[in-house]
Amino acid sequence: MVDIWQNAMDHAVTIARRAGEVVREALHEDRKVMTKSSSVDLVTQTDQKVEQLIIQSVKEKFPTHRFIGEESVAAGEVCELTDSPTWIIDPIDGTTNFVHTFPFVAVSIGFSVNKQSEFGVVYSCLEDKMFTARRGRGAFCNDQPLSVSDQEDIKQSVIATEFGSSRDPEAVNNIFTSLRNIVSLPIHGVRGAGSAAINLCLVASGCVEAYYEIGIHVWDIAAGSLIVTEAGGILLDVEGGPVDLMSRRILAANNTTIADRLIREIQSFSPPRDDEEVTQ
Ligand SMILES: O=P([O-])([O-])O[C@@H]1[C@H](O)[C@H](O)[C@@H](O)[C@H](O)[C@H]1O
Ligand SMILES: [Mg+2]
Ligand SMILES: [Mg+2]
Repeated sequence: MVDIWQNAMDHAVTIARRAGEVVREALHEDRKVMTKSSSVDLVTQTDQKVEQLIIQSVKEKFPTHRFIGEESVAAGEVCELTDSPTWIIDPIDGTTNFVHTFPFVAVSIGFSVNKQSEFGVVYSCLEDKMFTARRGRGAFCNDQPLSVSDQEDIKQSVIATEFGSSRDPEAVNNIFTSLRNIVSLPIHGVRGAGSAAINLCLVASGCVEAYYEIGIHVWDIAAGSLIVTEAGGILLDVEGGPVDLMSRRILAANNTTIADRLIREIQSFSPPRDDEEVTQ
């Protein structure tokens, strides 16, 4: 059967690799660090340059497609997911890592049609790992198939999460309450790669049982979330119920047993939605 989005996916892999080269080259150059929503929400010229590189090259090949890009939204574009084919781009997921040369930095490209994810590409460019998933066709890392962990016991699990970039005292308090609850179950450990996209790929690879975070954005998770489900994992809202990629909340897990146990321990809160202006 002809796969009408295969061309687009091939292009996403090619451009993610090219973007990764730009990121690698920039890693040891002088980086001018700027801030966005808070003093710890960092951005560099490389984030902006890589996003433009990806958007320009996609526009040349697929002129009717739409985009949601982290740095374009930061520059004032609306964050609206329509039924049109849409590329959802995080040019550097893990900018804080990039700034500090902490070696987990990803280029993340999701692609959605009729609001359904069709493919996801996450290139962990310092590890040179290309994670890919096509809806209904499995998830891969450097062409090797991925599958989630089969662990059902939370006490034998490693869970990934992040502190994110909000330092609002109430949010910080909720994050620490959840973390204390989960660590005290007890679990084997807590990890965080500093990149939501890589954390999702770690769930897909079976290296951690689950990843949750409140405060992420649609571009952080659009690609990695399909990689998780195509590796056999599940996605939920942190209170249970279906995930909403615009809600800034996600729980990705290997199975419902682990997910349900975490939901009981997570103290949830609701940051402003990514599409808030659009839905009002
Ligand atoms: O800003 P960025 O480096 O693209 O993305 C961030 C990373 O994924 C980080 O791990 C997560 O904790 C933040 O919530 C994201 O915003
Ligand atoms: Mg990101
Ligand atoms: Mg980013």
